[in-house]
Amino acid sequence: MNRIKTDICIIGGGSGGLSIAAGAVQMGAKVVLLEGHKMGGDCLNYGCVPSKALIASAKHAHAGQDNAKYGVEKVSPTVDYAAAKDHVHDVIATIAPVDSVERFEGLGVNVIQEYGKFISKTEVQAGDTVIEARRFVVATGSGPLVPPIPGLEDVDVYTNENIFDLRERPDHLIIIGGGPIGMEMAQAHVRLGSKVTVIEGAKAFGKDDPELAAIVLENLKAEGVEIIEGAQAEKVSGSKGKVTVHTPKGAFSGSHLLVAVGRKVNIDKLDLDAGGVKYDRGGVKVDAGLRSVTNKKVYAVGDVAGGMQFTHVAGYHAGVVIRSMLFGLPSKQRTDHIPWATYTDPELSQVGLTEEQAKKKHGANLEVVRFEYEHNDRAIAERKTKGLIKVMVVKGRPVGASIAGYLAGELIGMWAMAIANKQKMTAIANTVLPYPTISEINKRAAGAYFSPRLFESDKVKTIVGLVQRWLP
Ligand SMILES: Cc1cc2nc3c(=O)[nH]c(=O)nc-3n(C[C@H](O)[C@H](O)[C@H](O)COP(=O)(O)OP(=O)(O)OC[C@H]3O[C@@H](n4cnc5c(N)ncnc54)[C@H](O)[C@@H]3O)c2cc1C
Ligand SMILES: NC(=O)c1ccc[n+]([C@@H]2O[C@H](COP(=O)([O-])OP(=O)(O)OC[C@H]3O[C@@H](n4cnc5c(N)ncnc54)[C@H](O)[C@@H]3O)[C@@H](O)[C@H]2O)c1
Repeated sequence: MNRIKTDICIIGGGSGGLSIAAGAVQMGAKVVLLEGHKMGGDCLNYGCVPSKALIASAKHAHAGQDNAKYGVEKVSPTVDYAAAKDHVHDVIATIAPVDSVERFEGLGVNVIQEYGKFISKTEVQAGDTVIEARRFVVATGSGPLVPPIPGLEDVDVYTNENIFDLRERPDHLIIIGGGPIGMEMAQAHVRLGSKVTVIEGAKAFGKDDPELAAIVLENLKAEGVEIIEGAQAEKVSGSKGKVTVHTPKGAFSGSHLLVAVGRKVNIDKLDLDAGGVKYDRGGVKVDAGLRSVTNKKVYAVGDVAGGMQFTHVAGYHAGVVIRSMLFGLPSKQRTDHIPWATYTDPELSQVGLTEEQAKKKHGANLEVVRFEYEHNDRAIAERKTKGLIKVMVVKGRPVGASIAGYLAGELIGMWAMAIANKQKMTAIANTVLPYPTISEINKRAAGAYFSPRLFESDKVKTIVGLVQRWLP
């Protein structure tokens, strides 16, 4: 058995682990990184990157459908599904060098391509190497949850781990789960020429504001995605090329089945008990500084830390733990300023509190301002007028923003910045934006907050009247 002593041992080379490895080694720490499977983790290989690449193919396949509105002949292009998958893998390969063993070794990280497991509170074993570290970071991410639905074991099941390798276009894709994975894949596939049925046990986009989710769902349905809500999958049956999902709302048959019902954290291989690290089904139990509640040498970041499961959250976690591990400074994570976006068309995005959450928390102090895309000149020119922004404001400061519409994932950035920096609505209102841009929607939402205060105020009218009498 080899033995290594190091400052920091990171278990998992995905979004969170790689961010910490790159940051820590470049600031002078000795770093060992363990990755048992593919460098880059879920985001690069089975998640964000392939899904957004497939969505890009689907967008091009769909683009010609709306041509007539712009005075251009409508076209229905022939889709080569296998070639779209080639595009997906080419995109992965283009980004992969940034996450590669070579790059990290070049930075000075000792990369060991093995799974790691705790053998004591201060040691982790990876293959035939034992790593003794002053600090450990568990960054092992999550994988698809495949629930014990009777019959599921008898049919071919696709998840995010193998759908991007499928090369024959599904005639009829049945998707169990109407969360972000299910809905992004539903629209991508319908645009690439598959028939698609989404079976959702509760509400599709259940974590988002229902009024905004409805805008996106309406468009998905208009494009041909069949969405059955309140239909918990209870049983699956099938034979080659035919799968049937049985629900209280009826049975739905198709040619392929994608299961997208949430995530299961990757902790099975870690032997967390040996490391004295408390955990449950949601992940490692951590304090506000992302430190294990039972072993202070151990931190957890990203999906396995039991909170929001996004790449940018894993990256944010990296900053939180680096501050603590490298500089010994107090460091706590915040969650009130974390945005997310779902890359359907139109997009759906959120930061901070939804209207419902804000009402519960702030009661009568809450003001909700709204602005519809149909009043934005650029949206009119682009014919992207279906959309809405809602901003939740308490005492002049935004506490949440929800957007459904064209480029919603980009627009949310301004509100994420305002909330992260505890800025007031004036920060948005005072910003001059180029005309005509979609981002003026943000400014108009801020304007909707100030308009009644300026234009419907007797006090303002009285002051203006008096000043006008005095002015030469
Ligand atoms: C289809 C899909 C689309 C998504 N789209 C988006 C998106 O658009 N935007 C967004 O922000 N997020 C998106 N996500 C979520 C995002 O992929 C995850 O939140 C992110 O990858 C989490 O990073 P992580 O570092 O926690 O884990 P991962 O990236 O999963 O990395 C964990 C790594 O640890 C390794 N590992 C596991 N156990 C061990 C062990 N014992 N020893 C050594 N190595 C181990 C794994 O092999 C893996 O490489 C998407 C997810 C999916 C599934
Ligand atoms: N754009 C993005 O940022 C993006 C994209 C994809 C995934 N992700 C991340 O990945 C996570 C997982 O996504 P997801 O869509 O798998 O999970 P999810 O938990 O968000 O949604 C799963 C859905 O499946 C439904 N469901 C569960 N069991 C069911 C059953 N038996 N029958 C019918 N419906 C059932 C749930 O009601 C829920 O609506 C997300 O929460 C997000 O953090 C992010």
